Order: sequence, then C-alpha cells, then structure tokens
Amino acid sequence: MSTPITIRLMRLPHGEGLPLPAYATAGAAGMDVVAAEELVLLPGARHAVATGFAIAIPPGYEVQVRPRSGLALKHGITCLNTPGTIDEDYRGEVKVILANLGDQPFAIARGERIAQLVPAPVQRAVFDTVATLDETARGAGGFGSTGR
Ligand SMILES: O=c1ccn([C@H]2C[C@H](O)[C@@H](COP(=O)(O)OP(=O)(O)OP(=O)(O)O)O2)c(=O)[nH]1
Ligand SMILES: [Mg+2]
Repeated sequence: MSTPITIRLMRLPHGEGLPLPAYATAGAAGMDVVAAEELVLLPGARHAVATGFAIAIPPGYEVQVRPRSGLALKHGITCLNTPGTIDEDYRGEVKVILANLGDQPFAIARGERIAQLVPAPVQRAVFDTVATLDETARGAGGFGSTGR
C-alpha cells in the first residue's frame, strides 16, 4: 500500500457531528462515507445525497465515488454514475448519486454509510490525429465479437 495522500476537507454546517470518511478495516481500499441527510429512496428513484463536506484533492489525483456491495446486493442501492468522479478543482459539496434499482423503498438515516471514496492518480492524454490506424487481429470487432 502506498503512502497516503493528504486531502483537505471542510465540513459544511449540515455535516457537523458526522464521522469523516474512514477506512473500515486496515486493508480497506475505500473510505466509507456517510449520508448527511435522511431520506427514503423509492424504487426507480435517484437522489444526490449530501455528505456535509467539501474537499480539495491534490493536483494529479481524483476521488472516485463507488457503491457499497452490501447495499447493492441486499437492497439494489447503487451509485448511478459509478464510479463517480470528484475533480481536483471541485470545491462544492461532495454528493453521492444513489439510485434504487430494487423493488422496495429504501430508508437512509443520517450518518449511515452509503458509498466509499477511492483516491486515484489521474493520467491525462492528448490526441494525435492521424489518417489511418495500425491493423490488429481484433480490428473493429467488439461488443461480443469473441463469443458470449
Ligand atoms: O458522484 C459524484 C460525481 C460528481 N460530483 C461533483 C464533483 C465533480 O468534480 C463534479 C462534476 O462531476 P462530473 O464531471 O462527473 O459531472 P458533469 O455532469 O460533467 O458536470 P460538470 O459539467 O460540472 O463537470 O460534480 C460529486 O459530488 N459526486
Ligand atoms: Mg464534467
């Protein structure tokens, strides 16, 4: 495991008293993040759930917002845009876009763990526009071209 990066975090007024995102175990890859609001997510509904904090990620990094597998498997609750991207230059409140793909309403309590945050290095790219591309065995085959 590499040395942790430092992410500046500012609590917002409605986030007062909530636990900060934290690793649940010594080897966890994601920091569990809790809801700063209480809500009921109806089947098929989505909501940008408040976390009560904003962050400043160091240059060259992003933070990914990922679902928790237990919520997904047991209740059909996922992050609709997974993995969500928090840009290094974003200073607004971090939100978790939850969707209920299950068939029952799902109640979320303030302080309940709803997703996990995974910092990751960002590789940027530029395009080199060319007239032809090199040939490969795959060619234009995709979307199941190798079989089911
Ligand atoms: O799950 C998420 C995804 C995004 N964001 C915030 C931080 C991110 O930096 C910003 C923009 O996200 P993204 O680029 O995914 O959304 P967009 O639809 O392209 O919006 P924009 O035009 O603001 O970039 O929204 C969150 O708080 N949670
Ligand atoms: Mg964007």
